[in-house]
Amino acid sequence: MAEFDYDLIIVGAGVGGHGAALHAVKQGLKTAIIEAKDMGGTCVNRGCVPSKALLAASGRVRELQDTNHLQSLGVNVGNVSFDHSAIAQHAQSLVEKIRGDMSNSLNRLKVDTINGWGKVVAPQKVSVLTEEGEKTITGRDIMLSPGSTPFVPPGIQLDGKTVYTSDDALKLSWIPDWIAIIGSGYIGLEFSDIYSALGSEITMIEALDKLMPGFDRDIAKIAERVLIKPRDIETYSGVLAKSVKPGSPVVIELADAKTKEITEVLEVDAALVATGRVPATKNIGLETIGVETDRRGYIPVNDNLQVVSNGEPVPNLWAIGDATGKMMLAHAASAQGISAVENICGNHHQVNYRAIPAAAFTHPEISYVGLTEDAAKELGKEEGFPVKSVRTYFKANSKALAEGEEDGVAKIIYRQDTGELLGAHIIGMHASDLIQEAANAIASGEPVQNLAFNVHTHPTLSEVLDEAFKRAEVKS
Ligand SMILES: Cc1cc2nc3c(=O)[nH]c(=O)nc-3n(C[C@H](O)[C@H](O)[C@H](O)COP(=O)(O)OP(=O)(O)OC[C@H]3O[C@@H](n4cnc5c(N)ncnc54)[C@H](O)[C@@H]3O)c2cc1C
Ligand SMILES: NC(=O)c1ccc[n+]([C@@H]2O[C@H](COP(=O)([O-])OP(=O)(O)OC[C@H]3O[C@@H](n4cnc5c(N)ncnc54)[C@H](O)[C@@H]3O)[C@@H](O)[C@H]2O)c1
Repeated sequence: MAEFDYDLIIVGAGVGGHGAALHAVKQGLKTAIIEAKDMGGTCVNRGCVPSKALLAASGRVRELQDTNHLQSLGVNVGNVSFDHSAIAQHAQSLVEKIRGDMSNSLNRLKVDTINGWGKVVAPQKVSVLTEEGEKTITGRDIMLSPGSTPFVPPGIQLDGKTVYTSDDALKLSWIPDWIAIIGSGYIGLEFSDIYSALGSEITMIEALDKLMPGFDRDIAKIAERVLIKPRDIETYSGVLAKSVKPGSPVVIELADAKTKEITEVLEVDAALVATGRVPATKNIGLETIGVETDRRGYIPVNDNLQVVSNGEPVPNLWAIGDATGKMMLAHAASAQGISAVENICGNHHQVNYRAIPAAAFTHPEISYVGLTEDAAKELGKEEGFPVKSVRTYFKANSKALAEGEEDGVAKIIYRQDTGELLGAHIIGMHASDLIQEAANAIASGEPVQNLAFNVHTHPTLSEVLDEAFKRAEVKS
């Protein structure tokens, strides 16, 4: 009889857990995955997938209503109308399709999917609370991928109808005339794109001094010029939403982020709380095996994704995805899952986070990989190497001009002595696809002077990065 029920038990079937399960089967591991709610987790049910469906539909509305732009291409359109519930249905159908595909892929590969709440009860042992009762299973290795949930700052009350997080916003139950969006990160930006295209007036409130604080400074400035200023969006930075009360109207007390003094009271129709996410690491049994989460609740892991307790890896226990707090992105979660499985199988592997790209799917899109220019310069100072950057513009690109989409910039940041690419940042049409070339170059370590010899199809937007590689000046 086998010593364990499974080679690998995965707790949480988000994109991270799912990716790990597929890779585990490929490596010949007998695998079970436990999911308490919906196959596919946040990304598929309450994140990437439905938000991109809403962005696709609202983006079309924006494009078709931009009569000046269309006329410049010689196209006239009549009145454009939309049905917000049909747009919501498009998103929901996509969620169901992808969720079904994910379940089928696991069934096909004979991964046991167990519906219920999983909890580590002892080393190599997990209990699952299912509708039929509790059962305990054993696994040689256990991987935790419980993901994250929206963070709601104290003072903000949700009712799910007038004050809500992305979980409810994605249902698109109504289009408020005036909505406050609290937070100017990814979710705030993507929803300001959706709501402004569908006709809402927006007030965006950001606690830090600058809008879009997570992005490269240059790119954030251009994003403000392109995505915020020309639209019906009023912005506050350095301002906290100190209290938010649901109802009609929604009442928001704004405070100076430094002094915490109330500066203004807003009355709006709705508020979207987009103030970050917190790890879902409570009640998963970490305490029973002596593992403490960090101050913010993340599961501590080492570079091999082994869970760490008192500075030492806990044998046969792994953690991946949003719950580790490395990079809250779907593809980062699945890359970690694959990497952890490699380590479980004894093939040493580490994720190169600097080569993981990210994108905000606004119109136009923003994307990046690697370091911001400020971070690269800081690193250069510490380690003693020169850092340079080059900008190239969509308005000098034939394809962008043909599309009438000349608003855009690409910036690459590189070591001037070796040509190593340290970061790339793009705002412009299809930026989310264009960034992959830079991500691959960082992953493979190909320096800019070599990238400059790669031939790009003409006329394509990919020539924006090609131009940047060609203009880089490496002096060894
Ligand atoms: C609105 C929005 C848009 C986003 N858009 C993008 C995007 O475009 N691109 C991108 O890369 N990322 C995007 N993200 C981020 C992305 O969704 C997450 O990074 C990703 O889902 C993380 O995957 P995960 O597997 O770590 O966790 P999750 O997807 O959160 O999955 C964890 C799963 O574990 C389950 N679970 C938790 N505890 C237990 C337990 N004890 N027992 C059983 N099951 C349990 C949960 O029910 C959940 O299904 C977006 C997020 C949001 C909110
Ligand atoms: N396209 C994508 O890849 C995508 C899309 C959506 C979400 N996500 C992921 O989901 C995570 C959560 O997204 P998010 O936008 O909620 O978080 P975020 O961390 O990107 O942005 C949150 C913003 O809210 C601000 N803030 C916090 N408290 C505030 C307050 N009381 N008043 C005003 N501002 C306040 C913060 O300063 C920050 O700028 C992100 O880490 C991201 O990785 C990714």
